[in-house]
Amino acid sequence: MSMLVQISSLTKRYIGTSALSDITLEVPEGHIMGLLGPNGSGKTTLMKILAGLVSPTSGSVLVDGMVPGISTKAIVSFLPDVNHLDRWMSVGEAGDFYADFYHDFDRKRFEELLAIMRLTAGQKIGSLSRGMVEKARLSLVFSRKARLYILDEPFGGLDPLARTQVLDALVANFRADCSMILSTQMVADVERFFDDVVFLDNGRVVLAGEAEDLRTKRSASIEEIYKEVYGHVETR
Ligand SMILES: Nc1ncnc2c1ncn2[C@@H]1O[C@H](COP(=O)(O)OP(=O)(O)OP(=O)(O)O)[C@@H](O)[C@H]1O
Repeated sequence: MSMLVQISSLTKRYIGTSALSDITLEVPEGHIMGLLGPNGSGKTTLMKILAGLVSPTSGSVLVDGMVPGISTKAIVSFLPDVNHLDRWMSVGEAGDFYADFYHDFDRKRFEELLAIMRLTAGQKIGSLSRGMVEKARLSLVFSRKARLYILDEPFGGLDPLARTQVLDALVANFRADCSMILSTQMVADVERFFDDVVFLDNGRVVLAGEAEDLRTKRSASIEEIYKEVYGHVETR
């Protein structure tokens, strides 16, 4: 199995905080990895390092054999945890912006996704509800024919039905030559999509493995394992 992401002994320190300590993990091509953990456990830091937005303090990180930087940004489609779209833009203009910026942006796919999300190109970002902005952001990110999709808490504002409809639509088009890393607190709704799961706590990997393996070995769902690992941390 070919590994799209290879992380070895990765550490990230900020002044006064160790955000990640000695992380080693791999993401195989074609897999969806759930990155789970309570607030402050290091999920966003790890995703930003993979997206080439934050530099590691030490250790090695490779995406498709390359150190994160300009060349990996061309193959990584990242959805940050906060809205990255300007309010004055229309949904269509946001698509134009992506098309200018990313060579792998597929306009036809964008139109299809907008239709699935029940959005139109003329709507202004500033006039959309929080859930609709989230759908616009997901449409943009998944209109890229990227090798690696990194989604940091992608379901803020989406109601439970929309969450599964949107994920079903995105996963239906998931290609065998790409991978996805997804962080979420909505473990119960999303766990059926995970091939692999990594549990982070305090910047360290406390449990990792194939989702099906973990379920079988522990006779529990990933949500139940989450509760065991972190003590009864509430999952929505
Ligand atoms: N720019 C920064 N400067 C200093 N410390 C930071 C910075 N970014 C993150 N941290 C610290 O690193 C640790 C990990 O933060 P991170 O945002 O990666 O966690 P997270 O798991 O994504 O949390 P959440 O679920 O709340 O989004 C925290 O202790 C946080 O305070």
